[in-house]
Amino acid sequence: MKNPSFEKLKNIHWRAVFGFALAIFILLSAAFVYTVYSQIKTFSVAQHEKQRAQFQFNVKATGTLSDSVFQTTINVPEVQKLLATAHNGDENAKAEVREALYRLMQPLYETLQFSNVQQLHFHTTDNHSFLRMHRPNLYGDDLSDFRFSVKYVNENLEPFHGFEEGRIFNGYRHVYPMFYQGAHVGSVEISNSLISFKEGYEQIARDSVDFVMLRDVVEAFVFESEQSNYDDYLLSPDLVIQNIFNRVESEQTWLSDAERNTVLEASAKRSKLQQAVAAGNKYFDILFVDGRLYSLRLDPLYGSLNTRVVGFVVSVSTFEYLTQALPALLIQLGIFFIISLVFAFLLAKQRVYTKQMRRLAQRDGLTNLYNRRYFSECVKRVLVNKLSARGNRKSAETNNKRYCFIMFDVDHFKKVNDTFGHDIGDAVLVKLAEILKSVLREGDLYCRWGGEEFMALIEADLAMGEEIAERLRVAIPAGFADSDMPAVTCSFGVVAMHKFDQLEPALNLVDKMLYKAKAEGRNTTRIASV
Ligand SMILES: Nc1nc2c(ncn2[C@@H]2O[C@H](COP(=O)(O)OP(=O)(O)OP(=O)(O)O)[C@@H](O)[C@H]2O)c(=O)[nH]1
Repeated sequence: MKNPSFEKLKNIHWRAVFGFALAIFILLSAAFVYTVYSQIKTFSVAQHEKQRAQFQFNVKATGTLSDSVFQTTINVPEVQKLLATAHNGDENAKAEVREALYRLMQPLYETLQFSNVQQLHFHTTDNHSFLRMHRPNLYGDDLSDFRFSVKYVNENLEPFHGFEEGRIFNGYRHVYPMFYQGAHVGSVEISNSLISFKEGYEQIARDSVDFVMLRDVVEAFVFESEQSNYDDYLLSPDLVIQNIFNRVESEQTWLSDAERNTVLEASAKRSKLQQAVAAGNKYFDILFVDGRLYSLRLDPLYGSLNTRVVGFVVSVSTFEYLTQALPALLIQLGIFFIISLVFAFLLAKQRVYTKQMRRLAQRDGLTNLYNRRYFSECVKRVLVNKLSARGNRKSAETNNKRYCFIMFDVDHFKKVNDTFGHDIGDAVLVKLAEILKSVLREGDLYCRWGGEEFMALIEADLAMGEEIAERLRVAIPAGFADSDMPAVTCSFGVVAMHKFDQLEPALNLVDKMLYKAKAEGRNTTRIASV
């Protein structure tokens, strides 16, 4: 005996189940990954915003420090007087003042360097470099065309704080006007090195941070002799970085240089990033490199009194917590897969069950022919369609198509059962169904009407209906000839329908015709029309 539940499993299309499970899994996973990604992105963007705000605070704090250095040690009568002498004197006087000022400022500059002040730079009132403490031999050049902060201070006679490109370095600058006895005699810049900002930023943000410049800005404004201070930057051919950054060992430990470089190289391949660099736009991205997640952010650096982008602050962060959470996420995906599989399996089982139920409702269990109920439904549907197609004219003669019912019944079937047993009787009915199938056409409707009775609806006029019934009548005993079963004959009734709304009368009449065939000797056909 076959195990029925195993039989049911055999009916399941396993490839379809796996395909469907995979589709559900992909859908669920995509939604899940998208949710995780959105959360990471939101979190990361917020984190970066916070870091940038803290960094801006840092920049402001160094401005305050520069203010106090300026007020306490530079904007003093001795320096003011020296600048006034240079302002009013000839080249010789200027040279003498420059030397004296250099000597005077030297101890202060050395001390300031410990506080990461890189530039202490005096300018004349007409925006020429007067003394660079970091390059004392480089002076006299006109700064008007690119050091807009110096020009601004000398024109407006008020301090300036902000980022600006320069002829040697770039950085956050603090420029102050200088006066002697109320007269404007020049200006001075106290600027912190970008290294201090890098270190500060990295401490605050636990990021790796680079201050990078646009190559064309550096090529246009930095002294030829100072251009070697800049190296290519991995992220984009349009960017360069002061090589001083490479010489200073970074203090941060959470992201190695090699790792950061890998992230930069991976990001460099993204055309969106290159577009952002070219357009001077903000950029944010999340990358999965070598099994770890990173975020990369570019913030434009505005120079020249905030009029244009001259570079970017590039920060790279890792997501440690996500790397740690990865196994849990993978387990979750695994659970999704199992759920998808179970769901697809249950659905497939349900489909098989529904199919079986439909089959049971429509077919006869022994012969697998349609049962009487389903046959009647189909007949009604066919006739209703014909009726509506004909505009309710109810006439079967309006086109040449007519329908015939053929009903037949096994002669003396009781005897077969009584003589050979019920199982053989069953086998005879199955064989009859086979013969019926082989004689009738695909489009014909037929069923086991009940017991040993069969019914067919065929598209034919009465003559054709009779011919088909006769064909069947002859085919039946012939079909049994080469089987072990007892040969049987059948009696036939045939009724042609002239009107499609005459279903009940037609069925009654075909039953009568069959009875007539039985009464008039069996193994014969009797015909009529309604
Ligand atoms: N084996 C089997 N017999 C069935 C089935 N359905 C009905 N029968 C039998 O078919 C026989 C029908 O007998 P009757 O209605 O007397 O008709 P008959 O013996 O064929 O005689 P006529 O129709 O007058 O030629 C009965 O014995 C039923 O039990 C079935 O599914 N399997």
